[in-house]
Amino acid sequence: MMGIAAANYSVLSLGSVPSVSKTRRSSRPGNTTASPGKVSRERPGFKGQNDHKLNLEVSPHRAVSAVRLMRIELGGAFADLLNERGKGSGDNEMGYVERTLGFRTRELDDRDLRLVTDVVGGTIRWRRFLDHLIGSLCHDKKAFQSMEPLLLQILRIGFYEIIKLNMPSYAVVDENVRLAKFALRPGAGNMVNGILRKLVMLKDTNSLPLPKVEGDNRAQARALATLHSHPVWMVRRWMKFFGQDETIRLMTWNNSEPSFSLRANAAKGVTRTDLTRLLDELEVPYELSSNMDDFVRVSTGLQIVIQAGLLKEGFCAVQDESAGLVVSVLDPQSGDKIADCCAAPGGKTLYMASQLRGEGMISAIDVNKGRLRILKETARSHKVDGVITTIHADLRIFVENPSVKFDKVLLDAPCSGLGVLSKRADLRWNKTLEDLEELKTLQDELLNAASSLVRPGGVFVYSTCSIDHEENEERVAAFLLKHPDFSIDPVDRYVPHHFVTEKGFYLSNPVRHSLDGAFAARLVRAS
Ligand SMILES: C[S@@+](CC[C@H](N)C(=O)[O-])C[C@H]1O[C@@H](n2cnc3c(N)ncnc32)[C@H](O)[C@@H]1O
Repeated sequence: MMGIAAANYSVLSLGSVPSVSKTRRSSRPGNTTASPGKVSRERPGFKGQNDHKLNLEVSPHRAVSAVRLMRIELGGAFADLLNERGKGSGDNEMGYVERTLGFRTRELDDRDLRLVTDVVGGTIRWRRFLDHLIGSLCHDKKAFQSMEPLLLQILRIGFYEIIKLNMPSYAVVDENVRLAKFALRPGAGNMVNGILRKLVMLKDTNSLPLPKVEGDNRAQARALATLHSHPVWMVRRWMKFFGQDETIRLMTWNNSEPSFSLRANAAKGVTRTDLTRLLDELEVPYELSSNMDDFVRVSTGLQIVIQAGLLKEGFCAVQDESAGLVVSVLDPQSGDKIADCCAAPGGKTLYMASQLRGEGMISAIDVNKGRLRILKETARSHKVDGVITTIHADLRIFVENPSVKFDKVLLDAPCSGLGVLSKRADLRWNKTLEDLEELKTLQDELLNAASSLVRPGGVFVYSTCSIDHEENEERVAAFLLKHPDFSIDPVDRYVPHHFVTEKGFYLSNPVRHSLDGAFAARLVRAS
């Protein structure tokens, strides 16, 4: 196939850990790809008669990014649109491109793939900011509001590449104009040309139309929300609770490139030293975690780790340290009987299971069957399936007939995810203040249900990946009011002191700890 020169070579020899083989894509595609403009064509930009849908003039990363952005933004509506255009070619990314744009581009190489990740993630994160600029540069508001979706995505990509990626302007203008011309029509190309050129001129003269942070709280929040590309309600909420400076730092963190942590899987006999040896062989740079002995941080090269099969083989897991620290708060010990009440897809279940060292058991309960299936499969590859039983149930119904009580119960509750916005680029746009209110009710119900599984003298941990005190401290306070047989067990014996709050809870704060946000309260039930 064009574009991928696959070379199999084995890497990694490592004591008790089996070696894995890695299929790596060459950094550039095989030279079978003709360069744009050099092929004989029936129509401008399209190759040969037999291959008339292959367009070599449009850059692959932009075509794929535009289509991915359409899929993300339009969701179900986009799937319907594709179905209308026929089946059969949507089985891979280029199939989607063909069905959406009417042509294929050459296959993506590694560099294109990295660009797609950057451009799609960045364009989603910066959507509000980009739309403000696009709207300001359109000749009237209506033109922006009624803009067709694909044209809008192409403009967002162009704006993001020029303003945030600082790519050479002339190339960005040229390439996005071509994409608009081929995917839509010549007039769309002309429009993209006009708006992008205007943007370049304003950027070069340092006169971008940016809002000023002034006026009352509401006006300042609106301006900051545009400048840092977040929903206004979030900014207002954070300004109220954290103040303006911390809110800006938090938004800056949310807009930065996320790094990832890997956890060495002790259940397979993999130590952190083994893991770093594997990463050295793969030439993936890493940093040792100072918070947890079995974690390393990786800012680039996750794709290489995936392609080498380290995750599939269960040598390690992608897990943020902030999530690992929640498990430290529960402190699983060999022989423990544990209930993991909202377990799927199982990040914390697997880590807890690896600490049981084959003795004890975990009941992993979740209402989502598909996610539970993932948990089950991963448990097998991580060699911890012997201590995990999955239970598909709504926790609130499951506890109506409790047959057993547990030594330790973890409730990793569904939450707003406001602590993980750097990793989940689209999450900020999918949440509303109303969602938060609904979640609080669900969290109270689940707290109530999960607590009934704790044996007298047992441990109950409530956790979220949110930094919102209403989902965290306030839920715990409301629970304790109704359950006087539970009390707070301060977490200072379980996590480094800089994560411990005044009340004895665990809180990881992106601004302070450069990790995802997470919260956990450790409660004990009276004997
Ligand atoms: C934050 S996620 C859990 C993440 C998981 N603990 C991990 O570390 O991978 C919350 C989970 O709660 C589950 N959930 C939501 N409502 C539930 C309910 N009523 N009963 C059981 N599980 C529920 C969701 O399906 C989701 O998988």
